Amino acid sequence: MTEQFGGIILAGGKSSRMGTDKGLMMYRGKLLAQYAIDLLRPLCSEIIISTNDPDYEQFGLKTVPDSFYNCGPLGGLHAALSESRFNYNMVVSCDVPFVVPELFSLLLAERQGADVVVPVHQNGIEPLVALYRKEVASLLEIKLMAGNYRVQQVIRSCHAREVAVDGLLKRYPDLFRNLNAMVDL
Ligand SMILES: Nc1nc2c(ncn2[C@@H]2O[C@H](COP(=O)(O)OP(=O)(O)OP(=O)(O)O)[C@@H](O)[C@H]2O)c(=O)[nH]1
Repeated sequence: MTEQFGGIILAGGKSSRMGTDKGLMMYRGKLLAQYAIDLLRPLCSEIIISTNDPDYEQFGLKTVPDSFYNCGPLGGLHAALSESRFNYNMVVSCDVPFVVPELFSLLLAERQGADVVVPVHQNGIEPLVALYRKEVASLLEIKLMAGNYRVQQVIRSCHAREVAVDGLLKRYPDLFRNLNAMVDL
């Protein structure tokens, strides 16, 4: 049987730079969160939206609130991975509309034996557009309970496998561009 994957959209942030919930902002005729949904839908058997806002129920997908509230993306990742039914989960932020499915093909090809598979390029790793095993949730719980909310540091301590994506970035220079403020729109 072919392996099935979960999808997780991180959409529970404060959006303080945008001033309004960015996943629900319209960008080029589509809500930002919808870009993530359209990306993951053909790749994943179930999509979870990690959010504390009931407005995300409009997408008709499972929504999961943070159990570690106000702890940043790691809190959302922890809650969604805990609820996932799948071994590997494709995670994407709600504010990166230029991610292409090929990125996840590259990460999936490197998943054997890895708990986290994360893209890396000359500016560092991209832990919020990455592949996570469900069991990483228990490690995240330990880190969150210890008050460690630093995404890059925590993910590197998971022995993440880093996959160079410079070739893909040459073809898609905006691949990881995130829309954080009105000026980005
Ligand atoms: N579930 C959940 N997701 C979060 C949380 N904080 C950030 N995120 C998500 O993680 C991604 C990156 O978040 P940031 O842009 O760094 O933070 P933000 O709070 O959304 O925005 P700013 O307040 O402008 O920094 C976005 O998709 C957020 O929705 C959180 O506490 N819980």
